[in-house]
Amino acid sequence: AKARHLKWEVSHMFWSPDCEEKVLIGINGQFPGPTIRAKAGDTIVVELKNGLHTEGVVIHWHGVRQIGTPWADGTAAISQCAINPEETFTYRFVVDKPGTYFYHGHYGMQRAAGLYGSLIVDVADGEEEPFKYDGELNLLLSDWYHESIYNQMVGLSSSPMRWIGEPQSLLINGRGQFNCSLAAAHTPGTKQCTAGGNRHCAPVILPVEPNKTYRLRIASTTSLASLNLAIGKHKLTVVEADGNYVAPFVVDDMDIYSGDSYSVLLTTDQDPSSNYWVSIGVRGRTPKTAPALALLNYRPNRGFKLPAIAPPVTPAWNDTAHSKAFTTQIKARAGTPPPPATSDRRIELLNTQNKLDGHIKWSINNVSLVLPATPYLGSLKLGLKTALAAARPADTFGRAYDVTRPPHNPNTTTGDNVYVLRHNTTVDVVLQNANALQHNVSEVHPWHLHGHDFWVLGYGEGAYRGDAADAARLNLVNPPLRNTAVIFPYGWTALRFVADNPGVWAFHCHIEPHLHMGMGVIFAEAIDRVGKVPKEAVSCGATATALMNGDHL
Ligand SMILES: O=C1O[C@H]([C@@H](O)CO)C(O)=C1O
Repeated sequence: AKARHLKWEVSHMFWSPDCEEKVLIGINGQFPGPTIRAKAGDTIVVELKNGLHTEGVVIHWHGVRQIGTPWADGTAAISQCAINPEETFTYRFVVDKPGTYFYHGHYGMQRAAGLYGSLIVDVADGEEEPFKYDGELNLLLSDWYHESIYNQMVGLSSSPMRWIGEPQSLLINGRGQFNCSLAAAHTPGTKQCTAGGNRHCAPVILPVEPNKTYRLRIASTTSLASLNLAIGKHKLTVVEADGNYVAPFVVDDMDIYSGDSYSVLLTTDQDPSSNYWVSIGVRGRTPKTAPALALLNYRPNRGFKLPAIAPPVTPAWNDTAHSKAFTTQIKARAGTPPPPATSDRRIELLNTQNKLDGHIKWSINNVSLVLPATPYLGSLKLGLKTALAAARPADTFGRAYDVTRPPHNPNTTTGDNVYVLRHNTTVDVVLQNANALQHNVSEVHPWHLHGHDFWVLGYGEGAYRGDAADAARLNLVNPPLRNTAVIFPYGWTALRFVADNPGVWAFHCHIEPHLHMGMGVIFAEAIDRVGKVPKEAVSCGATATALMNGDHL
């Protein structure tokens, strides 16, 4: 294993991801940021300079469990202080598991401003992947808004709220096309984009040779959109999800929620005289955004040779049965450790949309998350009395709540939502979806856990009762290990993990505006067992004062 040293500077820059020039956040003058490529067991060292001049920054390494290095998780106000303008913070952590990952900003809505990139971990030297392929292609998916994140954030916290709406474009590897289509011939009412050139928005071309097998690495860092990907005439064999191998299964199209990553195998077994469309469209919300297109380019055809047949059509946004059929097919590959047979604690988290003095919030067990001035990792490690409010959040929301209707009383409060977990306990989390404020609306929410993978034990419809019928829906034989799991409208999702990684970990809806509106909780896990926290990670707020007064981390 080796150490991979990277020197990065984050800065605002002009960029035209969908051919319209805007300001976004890039790294070393690139958007998306540089791809990190490492081998399992390597240590990644990123010297991150904040070149944003007037705001802080942090970067989260999504899917990396940070075993023993909770201060490198990159969550502002939770695992570290935001890095001040012109300052440099060094992230140092081990990528212990091969897989497809990504990294992104985790302060305010900086991810939605373009602060993201791919992180790919190959197997260690001498090891082999449990499947064969001839080549690899990488697709980092995102959505893009023409309004700045500052406009978006002010809108979200205004009364009345100004909702951000649907994205203007979907991006593949940071490239999209607004107001035109690469497949105008097949898309009535659109004008043909001029393909080619080296513009920021030039379409992605994926070169392949006929009769070979490729591993496509796919990850979604969207702010809002749930996605579906299909490739004309080609089947996809799903083999990895969130850095864990899954039992291979074949699909025509696949859903990808924000925070998900996958590997799929594709065999180039179609007519080699043609190229084929890769199409990515919106699921789960009424789509107002055109699908993103890329070209699967069979060599030696020209890259821009437009396919004769139309791009695959994205399944209807509200075809939830189609989504469930895909998601519930995902099972652990044989050899994956099974979950413990029982748990020590069950935390039931009701997801609701609420009101707070005329503002719209998302709440968990009727408390909307707000983050403190002083990051928890420092304040809890030092045992500062001011770190937490007097009461801990509830482990249940009560069986009387009617998930099929808008909240009877929509009013909510704010709180720290910190759950204190005991070392090595097995924790079940049941995420319960419900009706939003509007009648007959229940949205899709992909929940992402930091510091762990969890087993996805099962999904159910309606209210979770914790009875024998619900227990029968749980898979304790081959549930997949993941770090992100979706809750379907009006349904519940049950997860299990072992609290074996001391630290303070965020667990939240990966939809950027929803987290901003309070949709998350925090797991403070075995704080007494956290190793020596580097001072530079947490020297701010009340922790800095305590350190100056002679306290020790
Ligand atoms: O958080 C959200 O707010 C809007 C809507 O519920 C209110 O305008 C929406 O679609 C969300 O996902």
